[in-house]
Parts: sequence; C-alpha cells; structure tokens
Amino acid sequence: MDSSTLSSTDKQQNGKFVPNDHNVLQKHVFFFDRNQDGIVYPWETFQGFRSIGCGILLSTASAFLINIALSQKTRPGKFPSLLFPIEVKNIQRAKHGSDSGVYDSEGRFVPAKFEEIFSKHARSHPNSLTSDELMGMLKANREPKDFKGWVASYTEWKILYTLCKDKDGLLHKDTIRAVYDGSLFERMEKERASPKKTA
Ligand code: HEM
Ligand SMILES: [Ca+2]
Repeated sequence: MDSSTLSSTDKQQNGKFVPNDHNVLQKHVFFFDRNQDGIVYPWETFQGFRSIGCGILLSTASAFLINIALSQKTRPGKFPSLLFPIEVKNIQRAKHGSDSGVYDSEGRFVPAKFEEIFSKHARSHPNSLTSDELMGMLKANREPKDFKGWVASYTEWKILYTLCKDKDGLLHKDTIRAVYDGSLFERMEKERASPKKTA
C-alpha cells in the first residue's frame, strides 16, 4: 500500500496528529507543526524558529528553504503544492545523504550511531564536541559528490551549534540527544517564555 495514504497506523487524538512512537524523526519535526494537524506549512516553520530564539532573517530563510526542499518528498502524487506543506507522517522520506545515520530509513533513533558521534569525533572531552570536532564529523560523513547532503547536514549542525554551544564553545551530548526527538526545541521555547531573572 502507498504509505502516503491515511493508514490505520496514523494516530489521531481529538483531531490532532500524534507522532508515531518509533519514528523519532516525526517528533523532531512535529514541534514545528504549530496547530498539530500533521502538516508543517512554511509559516509554521517560521513561527517554530522564532519561538526557539532565531532572528527574523534566519527564520524566514529557513522557512522558505526547508519547506521548498522537503515538501514534495513527503507528499503523495506528482504535483507540487504551492503552499509547500510538509507531511509529518512521511518525514522519513525527506532524509538526505551525508548524515550521521542516527535516524534510520524509518526515522527511528539508532543508539549505536549516536554513541559513534562521540567515540569517533569527541577528542578533547568525551561528552561534547568542539567546533573543529563537529567539522571533522561533517567531513567524515560526506558521501562523494552528494553536494545537497553536504549542505543540508552542514546547515542542520551549524544552526544547532550556534544556538546551543556553551560559553566554552562546546556542544554537549545531552543537547544533541534532545535535538533528535525535538525535546530540545520544547525546552528552548519554554526557557524563552520564562527568562531567568538577573540579580
Ligand atoms: C532550529 C531548527 C532545527 C535544527 C537545529 C535541526 C537540526 C537537525 C539535526 C542536528 C539533525 C541530525 C542530522 C544528522 O543526524 O546528521 C536533523 C535532521 C533532520 N531534520 Fe532538523 N533541525 C531543525 C529543524 C528542522 C525542521 C523545521 C525540519 C522539517 C520540517 C527538519 C527536518 C529534518 C529531517 C528530515 C532530518 C533528517 C535528516 C537525515 O537524517 O538525513 N529539521 N535536524
Ligand atoms: Ca500544521
């Protein structure tokens, strides 16, 4: 059966989309589905980026680029929609090359691949990556001539690094763990909504 049609495995609760428990990539993307109807429109990508603290420029550029790049891969049929919707239930089809392999082809989280990031690339500290180590990982993950994959991976990881590195320029393992299931985005949104009072 064409997996793009509504199947009995698509969960809905009170008319809201419910991400599949095993498909962690759905959870990563579901944060951006602001009205939780299972579709991420460009304005939702924009709002999601804004809500975790990104500026107007980055949020606008990301909304255009991400929705234009991923929409059609997640949709049934041949014809593109000019509203560039991304269907959350099919998000695993939008995977690209030159990634870490932490999401498998079904969008599941692969713990061994996650550990590999640190066993292979974290040299100065066991549980975090410096900017150079991150670059080392990106280069090591590159598949030959996969230019689209190189750019996609570079952007994902550089945005994460810029937003979440600590004061010493380290990107921590628990931060990286939390980006995969989207819980990082929820935390960032909450922290922004209730900023710590400065003494
Ligand atoms: C600030 C926002 C975001 C950050 C920091 C971010 C970061 C990341 C990171 C670090 C990965 C893992 C790549 C790897 O394992 O090599 C990833 C994967 C992915 N992200 Fe995001 N992401 C963001 C927003 C989005 C949005 C809005 C979408 C789509 C609506 C999206 C779709 C994906 C997809 C499809 C993958 C899987 C790529 C693959 O494994 O081939 N992300 N993202
Ligand atoms: Ca939506």
